[in-house]
Amino acid sequence: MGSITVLLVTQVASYLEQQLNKRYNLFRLWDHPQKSHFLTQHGASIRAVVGRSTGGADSELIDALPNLEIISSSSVGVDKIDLVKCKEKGIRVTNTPDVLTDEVADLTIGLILALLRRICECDRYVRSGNWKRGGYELATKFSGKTVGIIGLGRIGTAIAKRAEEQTHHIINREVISALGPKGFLINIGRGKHVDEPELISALLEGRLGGAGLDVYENEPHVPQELLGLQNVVLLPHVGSATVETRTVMADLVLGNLEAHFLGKPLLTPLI
Ligand SMILES: O=CC(=O)O
Repeated sequence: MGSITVLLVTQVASYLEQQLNKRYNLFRLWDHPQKSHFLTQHGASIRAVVGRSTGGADSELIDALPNLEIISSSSVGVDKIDLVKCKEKGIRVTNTPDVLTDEVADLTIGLILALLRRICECDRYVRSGNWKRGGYELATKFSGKTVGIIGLGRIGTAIAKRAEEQTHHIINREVISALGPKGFLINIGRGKHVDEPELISALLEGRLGGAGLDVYENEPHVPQELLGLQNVVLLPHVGSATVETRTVMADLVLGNLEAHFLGKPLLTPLI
């Protein structure tokens, strides 16, 4: 497969990059600051794109790759890929569903506990030496609390495909007000699901109890106002980021590419 040219559009786990490099003629987009010059020179040779949650293929990139056959994303989310255009052009798209479910669910529970039991605050309290002045303030019990989950399961995905963008700012002022000063918001999906300015005002004004966030509207930018708040726990989009899970995801990306180029059925096709 060394004669097949693959374009890596964003940094991925080093295992995945090494394996791609071994098997294919690999270009890394970020090695070419003059993107349009690079695409004019090499665009026609590229038959596959590999990306993840930080980068995919928009309409402009797809147009610059006239012989593109497949986009294989090392992520469950494919919001950085123009799926409509892929469908029109007959470009196959794969992602890495299921294999990261446990990892993301584990971290969600971690985020809930960190937020409600104030684990990060307690850690800062001990490190700062303040414990000597007295015990820390009381936290909130998690067991027995009602948890509302808004997400894209199999049915939700089917609905979302039929009604694009229905999830944009689904967590708005109304939902935040319904959670109230004793409620907590956890976002482990995509930043754009939450109206971030509304979330910030609610936190600043005490209209929401707290927030645990792994994703933001404009990553890697995290609004300054959030950084100063004690009642938020902030993670850098690491839902599936363990060595074990990222390796399984990488193998799925590689498996999809191999199946495609051998003319076999894709392992996890989206389109
Ligand atoms: O954000 C991570 C993913 O979509 O897998």
